[in-house]
Amino acid sequence: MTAGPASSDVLVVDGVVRRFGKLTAVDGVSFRVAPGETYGLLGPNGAGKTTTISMVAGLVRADAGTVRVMGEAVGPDKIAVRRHIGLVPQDLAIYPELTARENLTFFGRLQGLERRDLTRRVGEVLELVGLDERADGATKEFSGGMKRRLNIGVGLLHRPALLILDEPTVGVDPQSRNAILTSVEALSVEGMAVLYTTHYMEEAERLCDRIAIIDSGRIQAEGTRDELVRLTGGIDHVRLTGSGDVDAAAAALGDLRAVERVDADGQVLLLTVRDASSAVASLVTGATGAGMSLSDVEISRPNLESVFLHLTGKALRD
Ligand SMILES: Nc1ncnc2c1ncn2[C@@H]1O[C@H](COP(=O)(O)OP(=O)(O)OP(=O)(O)O)[C@@H](O)[C@H]1O
Repeated sequence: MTAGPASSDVLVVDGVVRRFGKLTAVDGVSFRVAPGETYGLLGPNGAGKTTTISMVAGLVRADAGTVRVMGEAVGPDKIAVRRHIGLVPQDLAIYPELTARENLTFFGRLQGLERRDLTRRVGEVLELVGLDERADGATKEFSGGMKRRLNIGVGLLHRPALLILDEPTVGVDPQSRNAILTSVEALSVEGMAVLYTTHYMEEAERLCDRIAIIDSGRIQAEGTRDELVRLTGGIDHVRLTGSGDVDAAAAALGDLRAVERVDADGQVLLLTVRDASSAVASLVTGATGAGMSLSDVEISRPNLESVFLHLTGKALRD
């Protein structure tokens, strides 16, 4: 392994900038991805995700900053380092007339894999992306999700240390999406570092060990899902439904330390609460003690959508 002495990270991105005319599409982005880690870039359309990964893959030159994969510098003129990188673009690059196995074999030959190794590797990749049972079916008959999984397979053939996936589930149905996500989950088990871009918070939450929230070309925050959610200040929402003296309950709950705000809506109380899981018992006691009888208690926790809103003042999706 040729990684620099200071880092066992597969990918080190340090201060990359990319301008298009007057627009700074990527404005000083830095992050690292370790072996076996799935790292997400979560942001809305136009945030700078594709431009960032194009620099990481060495397709686009950075105006400033550096990218290193396995300790080697990446850039449009650095061809050798590409053996460590697999890029799965949004667009499909497969031949519909060929079977899945034939497609993989064709691309494997292009990538220079030896014939004996290639047969074995094609089998492994088909299994990894869950297409082994359909390996010999023509890909023109495949569903959108199966085609996407085959596209991922092409990126995996040469056993890259880093696999980059650019919004691989855009435009596929929910069932296909689930199959794609399951395939991606299998990759980190193999010790591969995965860089995953998405504007779907559910995908980032499910797949990514760490997530960077990106907007306007900058990383606004980075961390595990739980670390990011804590940025919203540990504020949860609790909905109490019931009957009886709802107004008295509202007044009593408003006096509790954990409760930041109470809104009454008919027989329903909507509470803004610090750390609801610790406070819920005192909320129930407080409401019933004031004469409200409860039929339902519902806690909603902040998610990455709330974090994005908190950080940028905008919704993640239009
Ligand atoms: N080749 C280009 N020339 C000019 N502007 C560009 C170019 N590529 C991207 N941009 C602009 O840079 C900004 C970031 O685009 P980028 O494609 O990186 O965002 P993204 O987060 O990947 O969003 P999307 O999912 O829509 O691709 C956008 O404002 C986009 O219009």
